[in-house]
Amino acid sequence: MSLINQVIQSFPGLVAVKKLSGEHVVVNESYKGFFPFDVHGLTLDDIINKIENKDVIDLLLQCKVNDAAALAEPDKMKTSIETFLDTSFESVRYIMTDGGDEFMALLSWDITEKVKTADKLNARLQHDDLTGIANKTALMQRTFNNNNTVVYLDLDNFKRINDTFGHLKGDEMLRKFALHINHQLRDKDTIYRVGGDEFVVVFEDVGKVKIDERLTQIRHNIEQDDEFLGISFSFGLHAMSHDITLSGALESADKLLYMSKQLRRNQC
Ligand SMILES: Nc1nc2c(ncn2[C@@H]2O[C@H](COP(=O)(O)OP(=O)(O)OP(=O)(O)O)[C@@H](O)[C@H]2O)c(=O)[nH]1
Repeated sequence: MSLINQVIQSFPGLVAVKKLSGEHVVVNESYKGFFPFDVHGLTLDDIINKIENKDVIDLLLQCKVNDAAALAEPDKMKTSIETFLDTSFESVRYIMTDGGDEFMALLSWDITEKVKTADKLNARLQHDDLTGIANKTALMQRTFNNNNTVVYLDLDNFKRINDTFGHLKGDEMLRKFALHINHQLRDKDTIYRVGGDEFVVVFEDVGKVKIDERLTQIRHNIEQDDEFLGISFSFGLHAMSHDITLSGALESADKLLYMSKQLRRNQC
């Protein structure tokens, strides 16, 4: 076996060289392993037409898109990610010339572990350790539509709990507050902890009257919970619309929350 062939065969991933018209001219054993027939001389379209395995077809369709992107910028080495079932491949494609002919070389290697680690890290970055719910990073990264309503909730006089009963008791109350809120949410609503004693709920497809009912129920449950030591919460609400950003909606909800807090203070 020639030296170059040994390099291709011992590459810990997939290697394929195709003519620019798409016919495969060189493939290594790992690449061959995807197909029950010899792919030499065949294009991706030929293979898609011959093959029955839907997962392989899905992989080849991703390859077609990424081949086209590489061909659109022949001067650059293009990097992309393709998935096959639970496996993720990082691929590079570049255009080579040999004897006046042009070819596309594809090198792919398995990055499943790297992707899993990145996913775990990302999940941790979006998670509040104390309460186990999503945090502000998750809120800022999610998408919104006009059927969403954001509600800002904040415990009243929470500092007093910390000062009187200690930080651990305060922590316990924050966890219980998150639970009380969560119990009143449907699967499609989401709760986030966005600060010390501040929480945001994003409601889906539900009007203000129903949201008020949920919040009243949360308040009632907290009042019945002896561990809450008479502490309650204030809230402000803003329905999303196409002309407002999340920050704008949160700011508006926060203003209403502040006004409600002042009102509750004046009533005491
Ligand atoms: N136990 C505990 N306390 C926290 C945590 N994060 C922030 N805090 C405390 O939360 C308190 C928030 O205080 P404030 O912002 O003054 O809120 P408040 O006392 O509820 O006052 P109002 O919001 O005006 O009703 C501070 O005492 C913070 O130290 C946490 O993770 N655990």
